[in-house]
Amino acid sequence: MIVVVKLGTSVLTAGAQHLDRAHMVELVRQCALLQKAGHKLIVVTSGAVAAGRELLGFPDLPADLPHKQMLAAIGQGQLVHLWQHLFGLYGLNVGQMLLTRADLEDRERFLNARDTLGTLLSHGVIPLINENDAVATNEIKVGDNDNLSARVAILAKAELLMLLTDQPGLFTADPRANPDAELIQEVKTIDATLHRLAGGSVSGLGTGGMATKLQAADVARRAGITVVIASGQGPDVIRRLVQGERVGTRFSAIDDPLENRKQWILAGPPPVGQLQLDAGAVNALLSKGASLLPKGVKAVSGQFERGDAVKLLGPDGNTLAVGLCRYSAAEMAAILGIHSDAIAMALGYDRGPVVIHRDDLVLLD
Ligand SMILES: Nc1ncnc2c1ncn2[C@@H]1O[C@H](COP(=O)(O)OP(=O)(O)O)[C@@H](O)[C@H]1O
Ligand SMILES: N[C@@H](CCC(=O)OP(=O)(O)O)C(=O)O
Repeated sequence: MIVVVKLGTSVLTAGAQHLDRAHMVELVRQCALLQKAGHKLIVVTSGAVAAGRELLGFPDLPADLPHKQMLAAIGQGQLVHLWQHLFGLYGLNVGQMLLTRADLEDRERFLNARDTLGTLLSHGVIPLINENDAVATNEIKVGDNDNLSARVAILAKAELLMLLTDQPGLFTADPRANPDAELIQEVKTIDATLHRLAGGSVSGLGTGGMATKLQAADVARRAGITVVIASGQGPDVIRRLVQGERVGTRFSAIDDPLENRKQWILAGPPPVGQLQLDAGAVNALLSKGASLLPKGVKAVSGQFERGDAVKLLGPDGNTLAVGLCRYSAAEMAAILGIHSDAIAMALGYDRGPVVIHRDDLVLLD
């Protein structure tokens, strides 16, 4: 089985300021056992910023992006060196891959990254993945390792994604603030109510809290990957999860996973525009599996170019789907509501009768 193990800063530091080396050895022991049993493990490791801060002796620094990038640049080498040493004790090699959103958005770079990951796995090397924080500006970063790990799981066609953190799973409210909160053992649908339960990170160490874990779970399970949020401190947690034990919060994979291209659309660039559809278009998309024609588009917003991802909204404002639009925002403004035969007349050229082809469209439930 291909398994992605995401280790949050909260796990690697155990709530303290510095990396918890003793616990890292324990995590490596579990990974090594599974690897020797024939599984393929990929480790998405946070902790670069924490390692950088530790090395500098915890200086008071502004929490702005350049200073975080500095800490990550200092800490990443330390972090990987430590992992390399610990996996080496078990005779295992590691291979570092630092990614940004830009590497996963571009189809060619996505395929290159997929090949490298596949080659590492086929040689029994443990890929160690983190965001390339040193170069990741707001425009090109995924922003958190929960979402990054979901994309990595898709890249590797993993069966299981473990989001290991400092809580036993997703609770009905943040257990730090609500002692009565209860653990949710199984999630079947990720809806607005669930998103409301999932708060941010309050420890000052992690990024995103449960909110980003839920986003990651949503993306991964649509691609047919089972996701579990569990405590990284739990005894033998990695081995127990691989062996199918019920630990933490489990999100079962959606039975009918999206095909590759659609997985990429969902995991790739965030939508930069919106198309508002009329009721007829919504019906054609949802019940007939049709492509979107300009006639069914009532309004357009946002700045997008040809090929960019856009959200499709129903008459009530709900987001129904995400798709890659074959016309830019300016072109859409000129052709919305018209018959496809009239596109050439309106624009002076024609990029085909459909605005979003059904192969480029992902319906959201
Ligand atoms: N509903 C919830 N259930 C569990 N934890 C929650 C919830 N809402 C917010 N949290 C917070 O999410 C934190 C874990 O996320 P985060 O700090 O980003 O850790 P990591 O470094 O593991 O990604 C927990 O410490 C907890 O305070
Ligand atoms: N890339 C950053 C971690 C970003 C992040 O998502 O952190 P976390 O929420 O602890 O998994 C680092 O290595 O410090």
